[in-house]
Amino acid sequence: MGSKRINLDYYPICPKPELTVGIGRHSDVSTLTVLLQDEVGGLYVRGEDDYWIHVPPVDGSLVINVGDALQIMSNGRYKSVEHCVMTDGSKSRISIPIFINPRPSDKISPLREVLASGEKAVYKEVLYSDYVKHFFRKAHDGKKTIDFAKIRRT
Ligand SMILES: O=C(O)CCC(=O)C(=O)O
Ligand SMILES: [Fe+2]
Repeated sequence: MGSKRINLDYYPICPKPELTVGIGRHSDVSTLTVLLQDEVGGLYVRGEDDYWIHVPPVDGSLVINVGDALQIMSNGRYKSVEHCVMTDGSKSRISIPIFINPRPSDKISPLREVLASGEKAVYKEVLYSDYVKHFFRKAHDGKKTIDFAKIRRT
């Protein structure tokens, strides 16, 4: 759990929110994300079956999202959450996510303790900085980033 990154996200008032998104569908590359929202709202998380849930902005609360690194390290027991942000036609919004990450030089893979019962690894070992580079190399694409670490069995 070696590195942290803080974003300051500002979403200005959008005259036609139906034509765009604030942030496209993605999962975070972190282990956990701790997110402070303001009172405006706009964050949606994806439930089962393509169902999008609006995360209500509760004053003073923190939203905790599971990220891809934790999904890899837990061999899929914890699933990173796909999310996106919609803009608002009448109010601007600010959010402050703190991403709690492995160190760039860490190699991450399913933890030995998780595989101790004989469970097969679903993910291979990846250098965390390579994983992050892969994420930023492309446009947001839902949960596809994690395929980078998947073991393909033929
Ligand atoms: O603004 C939000 O509520 C979420 C921001 C986000 O998903 C991100 O910065 O990765
Ligand atoms: Fe995010």
